[in-house]
Amino acid sequence: MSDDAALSVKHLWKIFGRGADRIVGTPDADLSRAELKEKTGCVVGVRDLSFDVAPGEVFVVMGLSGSGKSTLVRCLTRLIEPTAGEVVIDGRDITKASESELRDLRRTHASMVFQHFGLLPHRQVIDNVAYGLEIRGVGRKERRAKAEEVVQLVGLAGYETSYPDQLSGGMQQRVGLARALANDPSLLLFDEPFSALDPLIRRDMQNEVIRLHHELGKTMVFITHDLAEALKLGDRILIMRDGELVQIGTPDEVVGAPADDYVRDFTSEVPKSHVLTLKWVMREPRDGESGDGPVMTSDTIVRQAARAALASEHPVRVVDDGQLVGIVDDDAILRVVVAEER
Ligand SMILES: Nc1ncnc2c1ncn2[C@@H]1O[C@H](COP(=O)(O)OP(=O)(O)OP(=O)(O)O)[C@@H](O)[C@H]1O
Repeated sequence: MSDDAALSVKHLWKIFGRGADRIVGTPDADLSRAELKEKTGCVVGVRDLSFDVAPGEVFVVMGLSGSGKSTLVRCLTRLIEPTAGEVVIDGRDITKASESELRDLRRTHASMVFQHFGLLPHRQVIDNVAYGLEIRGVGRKERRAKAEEVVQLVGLAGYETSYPDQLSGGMQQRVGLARALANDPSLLLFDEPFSALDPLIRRDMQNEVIRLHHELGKTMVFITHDLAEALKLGDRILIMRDGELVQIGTPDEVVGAPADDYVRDFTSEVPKSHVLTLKWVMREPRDGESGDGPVMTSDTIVRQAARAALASEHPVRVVDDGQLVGIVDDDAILRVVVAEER
């Protein structure tokens, strides 16, 4: 467990129901979700989850409906009270924070973007964006200036005086994003923010998140049930099932080495050449092998490598830090690319 994590979650549990706080630490905690429900009437939302998120990382939590994603993200700022475990944000243990410290945390350190935007209908865009600053007591001039800045940042310039119901769903979600950014939080939490949007708008918003991340470098925890979204946005992905962690890995790890059939099922439809890197298709170099092939690093995406690899008469030489670490033959590239067309 590293000390410089932006977010550190340790043995986090959430069990719903009467007597839930008497279960962790007893043999009942080892029961499956269904068995525990049967025996005690309690439902496991999150089971003994531990992970760290590095500063500036985009960390995606994904799983099917009911896997515990929303419960997890709400436990992070104690919108839902965890049953056991620790959540440390910027070095502060949230589970020990007082009510007023929690309010401060939610306003200034960890802002949340929800699926349902929760905008104030009688306030203009600019005032919705500035609302968080207003309740923090920031002066009018200063909060206006900050709100103007983030409205620009999310591409809403010109709509400052519009009311929420005059905006499309995608634009309303931009207001939600601007509202979260106005607080200048170190951590942004997204709870399925784009699930209700049309596919094209959804893609725009995903690109917006990527752009904002490049510009601002903020740590993000992003909840989704959509693997394509997870692969597109995540530096790492945590996959949940029945409240439990099934796998944590980079997109290429999750697709290249799924932890079990559940993950394999999820990833079976993914266009692998878009995600897998040469690391997953290279083989050991052989003695006396030709040194004439194109040189690429092991983190090159297969699809990006394909054209140059196939055009060359010699296999690709995979070189990291000046060291030859592997060889990629045309066959290996084709196996990945052709598998997608079946
Ligand atoms: N207040 C509650 N009381 C009892 N059980 C709950 C409560 N909230 C959630 N649960 C249960 O906890 C489990 C996890 O729910 P959660 O909403 O976190 O899943 P999810 O992955 O976010 O699903 P979805 O995408 O459908 O929101 C589910 O079995 C759910 O029924």
